[in-house]
Formats: sequence, C-alpha cells, structure tokens
Amino acid sequence: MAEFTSPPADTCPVTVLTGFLGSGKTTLLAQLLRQPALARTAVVINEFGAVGLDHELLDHSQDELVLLSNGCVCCTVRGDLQATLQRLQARRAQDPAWGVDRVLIETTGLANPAPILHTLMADEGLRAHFHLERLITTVDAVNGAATLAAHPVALEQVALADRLVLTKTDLADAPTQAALRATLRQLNPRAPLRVARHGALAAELLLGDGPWQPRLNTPCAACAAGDALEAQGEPGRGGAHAVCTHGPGEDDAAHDHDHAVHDSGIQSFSLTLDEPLPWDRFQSWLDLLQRLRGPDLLRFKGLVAVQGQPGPVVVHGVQHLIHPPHTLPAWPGADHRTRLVFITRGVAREDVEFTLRLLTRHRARSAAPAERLAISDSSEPGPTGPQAS
Ligand SMILES: Nc1nc2c(ncn2[C@@H]2O[C@H](COP(=O)(O)OP(=O)(O)OP(=O)(O)O)[C@@H](O)[C@H]2O)c(=O)[nH]1
Repeated sequence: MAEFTSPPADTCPVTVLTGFLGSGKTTLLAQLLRQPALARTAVVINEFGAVGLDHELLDHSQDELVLLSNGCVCCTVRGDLQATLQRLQARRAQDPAWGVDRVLIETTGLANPAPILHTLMADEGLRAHFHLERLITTVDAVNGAATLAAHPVALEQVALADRLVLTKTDLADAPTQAALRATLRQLNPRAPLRVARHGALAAELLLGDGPWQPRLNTPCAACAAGDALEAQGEPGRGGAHAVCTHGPGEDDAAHDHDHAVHDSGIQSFSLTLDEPLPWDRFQSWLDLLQRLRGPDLLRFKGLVAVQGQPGPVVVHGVQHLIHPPHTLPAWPGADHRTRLVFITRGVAREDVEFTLRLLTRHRARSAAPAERLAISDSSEPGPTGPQAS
C-alpha cells in the first residue's frame, strides 16, 4: 500500500482536473489560467481521440503546455504521463528561470482518477519531486444526474474529488440543481461544492489548503458512491458496475483500475474536411445527427471552417445538449481545416462522414441521410438545451 505522508515542502503541487465528457473542464481551466495564482503553471491536457483541439483553444504559453492525445492517462497513455512529468522536472531543474511551480493535468472525460492518483503517489521518482494537491471534478448541472446513473466512471470522478465544481447552472432549473446537489453530497460529503458559470471561479477556492487527503481503509469510493445512488432509487453500481472487483478494505489506489471502461462500446473518431462549409447546411446536418442519434453522441466538438469567415466556428455538443456555436476572429493554429471530434456509443464513423459530406455538398432532397443515421431510431425528444444559432 502506498504511504500517504505529508509531501516534502519543496515538491511541486499537481492538480488533477477531471469530470465527465463535456462537463466544462477546459472552460474552467481557461478561466483559472488567467488568474495570478496559476501564472506559473505547466498544463498537461489529455484527450481521448487522436485529434486534440482543447490545447488550440487555450490561451496559454505553448512552452508550458503538453498534449497527450489518443488515449487516456488512466490507462493507455499512463506511461506517457509519467514520462511527461519526468521531463517537466528535468526542465525545472536545468532551467530555474523557466519558473514553473505548479502542474495541472486535465484528464479526458472518460478517465478514472484512481490510477492517475496511484501513478502520482506510488512512483518514487515522481514522489521525490511532485505531490498531489487537488483532485477537482466538474459536474454538468444539465447532464450530471443522467451521467452519474449511466457511467460508473463518473461516480469515481465525483467520489475521489476533494473539490467539486458544478457547471452550467445557468442552463438547469432550480429543482434539477437541488436534486443533483443532494446526490453529490451523498456521493462525496467532504468535498466543498463550488459553482462555476462559464468557468468563472476564484482559484483560491480550489487550490491551497495542503495536499489531497485520501480516505484510507474504506471501501472503494465508487462502490460506496454506487450504493449511495441505489439508496436514492437510482441505478447504482448494481450488476452494471464494472469498475471495481475488489472487496472492502483494499486500498483503491493500490490496485490497477485499468478496467474496460473505454471498451464498453464507446469509441472516438475524428473527421477532417479540407474545403470550407456552408454554415446553414452544416447546421442542418448537425441538427439531424443530434435528433436521430443524440443520446449516443456522448460528446462532439470541433473547429469548423465556414465559407466567408476568416476564423473558425467552435461547436460543442454533450449528449442531448448542443451548446451555442461561437466564431473566433482568427484560427488559433496553422491548420485551417474543419476538424470534428466525436465520442459516441455505437454511431459509426462511416455514417457520420457520409451524411456530413452528402448534406454539406448537396442539399439532400431524399431521406437518405436520415435513413443512414437512424440505425436505431432513438425516438428521443430533440435537444432540450439551446439550439445552435
Ligand atoms: N451555458 C454554459 N455552458 C458552459 C458552461 N461551462 C461550460 N460550458 C460549455 O460546455 C461545452 C463543453 O465545455 P468544455 O469546457 O469543452 O468541456 P470539457 O469537460 O473540457 O469537455 P471534454 O474534455 O472535451 O469532454 C462548451 O460549449 C462550453 O462553452 C457554463 O457554465 N454554462
């Protein structure tokens, strides 16, 4: 079992920022990095898909930004995280003028924090130079309850946090928020719960206060969390909780949670298009895709090159919610092509690409795109959130 003693005073604090897909991690991070408390922070961004976009949208020195893409720091690119931290430490040692005195790791929305904590706490080489300061979990006020009920990894993210941040409160009504707050309190009674509107939150409310304090010799946090959900009449871990196979009393962090969470029918793919698109047709396609496959579109985001626009349109969708797109005055990097990233459950890349190309090139007069997408017509209601404008 890893020993959890106070970290040496001269080790560098590491904050892990996690939260389910689209729950507002990057939005919060962007706001935090504007504050003096995080001026000397190296940021490690982990993206599930092969194409990363978040790093392009963050206004942070590229010298202090590392992208780990195409895998998850809790499993497939865990070794990359170790190597990245070792490189950061070597740079800090060689170049004191670099001035980095804090590391912030934004995980993918599908990451289980337990193995990440284990990496940070059990690797002796890393422990000599870094200590875990905070585990911050964002929870989306609109999708939070459904996400906690459907995705065991979201329970882990909430249960292990020592700060919870409720996002998108501007989009959720008071009863929805009250019910979610009650659930979060039950899942994790000790973590202060903060609210961030469009990421706005004082860094002092999240950081400081000494190192992260794990609960030792308790049942797995997610198992306990699942039990709490069941007690509320929600589907908790039940038979569907595939995360933990150990018994009460084992140390969460001491065994490998390298489980099948990413294999349960969830896939990621990206599309790149060379030619700028007509916005109205792109929007029609997005509406169709969302209407027919919304519940299975766990997350999509992208930079869209639009005909006649100097900068890209940024699009975001989270389950049934399409966030209002916004236009950037200029492209953030050298690549000016449309890039779309999808994380889906059972929506085939070929169908998404076929319908996108068909609808954006020729205004479809037949039902072909709808037929192609309506593999399992969800007959779910359309988006309840704000429509793309
Ligand atoms: N209305 C509203 N939208 C928000 C808020 N916070 C975040 N968003 C929007 O939610 C969408 C997803 O936010 P991100 O910060 O990219 O979420 P994320 O957790 O980093 O997403 P992934 O890591 O890609 O899964 C974006 O369109 C944000 O603008 C909020 O408080 N209110």
